[in-house]
Amino acid sequence: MVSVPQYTLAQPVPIRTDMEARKAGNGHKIAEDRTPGGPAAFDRIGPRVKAMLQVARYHGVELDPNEFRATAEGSFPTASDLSQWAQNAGMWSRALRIRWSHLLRFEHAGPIVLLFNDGGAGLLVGASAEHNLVFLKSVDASDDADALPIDELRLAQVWSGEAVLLRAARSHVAADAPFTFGWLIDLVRLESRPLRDIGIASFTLSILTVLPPLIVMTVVNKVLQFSSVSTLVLLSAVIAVVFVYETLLGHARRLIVNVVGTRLDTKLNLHVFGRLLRLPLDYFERHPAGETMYHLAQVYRIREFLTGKLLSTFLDLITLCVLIPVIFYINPILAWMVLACAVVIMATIFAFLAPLRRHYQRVVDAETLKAAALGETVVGIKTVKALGLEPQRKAMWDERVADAGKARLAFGQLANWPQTLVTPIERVMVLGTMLIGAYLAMNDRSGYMVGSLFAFMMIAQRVAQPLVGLARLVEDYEEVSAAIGEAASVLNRPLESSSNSAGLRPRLVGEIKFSDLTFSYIGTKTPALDRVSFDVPAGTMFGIVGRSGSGKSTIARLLQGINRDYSGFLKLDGVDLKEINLRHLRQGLGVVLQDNFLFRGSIRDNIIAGRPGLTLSDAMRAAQLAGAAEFIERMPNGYDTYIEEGSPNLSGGQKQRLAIARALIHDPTILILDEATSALDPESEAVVSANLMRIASGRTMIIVSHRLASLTECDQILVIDQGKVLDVASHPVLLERCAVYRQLWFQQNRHLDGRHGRLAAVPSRPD
Ligand SMILES: Nc1ncnc2c1ncn2[C@@H]1O[C@H](COP(=O)(O)OP(=O)(O)OP(=O)(O)O)[C@@H](O)[C@H]1O
Repeated sequence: MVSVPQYTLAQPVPIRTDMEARKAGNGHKIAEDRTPGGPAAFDRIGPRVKAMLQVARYHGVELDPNEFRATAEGSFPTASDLSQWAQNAGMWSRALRIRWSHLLRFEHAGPIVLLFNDGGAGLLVGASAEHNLVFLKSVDASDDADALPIDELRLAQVWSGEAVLLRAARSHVAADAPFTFGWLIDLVRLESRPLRDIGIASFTLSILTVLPPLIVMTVVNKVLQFSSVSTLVLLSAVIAVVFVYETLLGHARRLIVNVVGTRLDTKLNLHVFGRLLRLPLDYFERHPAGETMYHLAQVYRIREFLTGKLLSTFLDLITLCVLIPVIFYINPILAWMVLACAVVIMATIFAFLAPLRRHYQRVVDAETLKAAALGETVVGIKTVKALGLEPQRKAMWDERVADAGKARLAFGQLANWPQTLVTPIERVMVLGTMLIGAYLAMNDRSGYMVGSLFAFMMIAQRVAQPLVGLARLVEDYEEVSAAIGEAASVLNRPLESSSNSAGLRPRLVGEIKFSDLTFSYIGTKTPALDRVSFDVPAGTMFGIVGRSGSGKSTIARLLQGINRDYSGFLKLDGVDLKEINLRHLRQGLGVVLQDNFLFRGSIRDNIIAGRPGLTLSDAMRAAQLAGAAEFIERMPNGYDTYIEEGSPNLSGGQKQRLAIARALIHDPTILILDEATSALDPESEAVVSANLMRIASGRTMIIVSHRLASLTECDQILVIDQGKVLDVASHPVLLERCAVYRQLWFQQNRHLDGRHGRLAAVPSRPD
């Protein structure tokens, strides 16, 4: 990609930026080149995003244009938006303003993105300080095209210094690595610079901590014994300075700890949500939402441990490193006593670790069941109310709460024991040393022992705390490792694809081929699809029909790449579906299910669904096609009408038409309607069916339905039973030769005349 011409005396050439090129007509070519059904947003966002994609690819990272979010809609992406996008994808990136002299230093560096004043962009792929030239490539240039030599004057006409640097992150915590304590420590280690600052501040604070006791010792031993006022004044001045330093350093340390805590929190949140979105649908089908949410909530306890207990113990250890030598210096006998008490405290806590772990696991299990019951009740509240199941749900909840309460009580009672046993030892550590110190002072002839005892007592307090804290840390770690286990039970599931960037991104046309495909769901013995083979030519309408449980939806699932562990082949335009990048595949697909979830927000937002580069006019076009425009326009606020989560303010038919508009807005190459019209009232079905031909034009349509009347216009209809293909042909042919199809047809259309006429809702196909 970085092919700088070898001729060093290259003549600078004028620059025509991408935007100018577009205006001059190249833009048409790009628009025509757009992969049908592919990421429409790619071209709409323009050259700046393209430039970023190319530089990222140079560094081996595939950025996803759909994850790009510009701050201001309609304006050009800014350098900081672009840089943020790359950072979110785990790359190192900086948005900067660069001077020409600085550009000349990028002689051998990788390509960088220059943002032109007109919204375009170019790639700087080399520089020659000797000839005062830089080498630029257009974002639309082919990989083997030579870069153009440009001088300062020409560049200044189109560029005012904005650039984005990016490269693969050096110490990037792998997004795919398992979620373990080691992974968390790696995450903390990424904050090495602020941690180092905190360490230095803590070390200095520890030294400052030692000073007041030593000063007290000097006051008692020297000032009081010899009435030295000058020493007292000097010591007062030292104490004042120490206090100021202590206050300032303490303030700075708390600030940095806060920053590190917030950064870790942010990174954890991003990671957890990113992983959650990449879990396969299978996982969500097998685990109640409440359970998943409870497990993930544990991440916040882990964060608190990392930035609270762990960090403060780490800081205390620094303090200990300073204080322990000092107490040994002041009095070794008393120092040994302190250490001996600390060892006994640790041994006591360690003795309880194993039983505590067992009890805590019971708490976790009981809480998980409780959370699952709560989640299930909230999600299924309509059914609970409709069937009057409140008493049963309440009884179940009571039981779960009681179980969780019992487990917590047992854990709390056991956890009380180490606390009870440790408290007297802690007291011995402080008061016992004082008594023994007093005894030693009485027998001391030098007269210095009193001052030393004061100093020792002051420091011993500070030593005892971190030593006990260190032992408690182990106890807390047990709880946190259980929390890590819970979060890991969700986050460490096999992800949908090993990486977002993996896989091919072929141009999708819409030809589908199943060959000898067999697939069984995990935990089932009989295959859901058994040696299924059929072809769907691009741009045709393909119906799938069969009894309940025959495998219709499974075919739709496999097409979406939800399950990939089948045998045989499933090919899209001749490319094995397993090899296709999942996100690319799904961008080429539109799917409408029987029950579609609409998010909280305006109708327009729901149709656009956050896809970048799409506007109200795109939403209107999709709504028109889906037959939704007419009812949206009748609503009080039109496209700005607000829908609540789950869309209670819309009828089933309206919801469904919105879902079709949402699936159509990015102009998918393949549209899958999986029982999309089955639950509609005849009027709504008629509206959708009336638009079906328009919707189908230029794309492959897969219509799964148990209502044969909605499939009669399909080019081919697949009849499936118990996972096996019975026949594939058009409606009239199937009526003639497929007994199961004929039987289904007559069952459903007894009211029609003997000529099996078409239902009014289904329009005739234009010849
Ligand atoms: N997630 C799943 N886990 C296990 N088995 C499943 C799962 N989904 C479907 N099955 C089983 O696979 C078989 C085919 O199911 P599929 O949903 O494809 O049938 P269908 O023809 O779409 O049925 P319906 O018309 O009732 O929706 C059924 O026996 C079903 O029990």
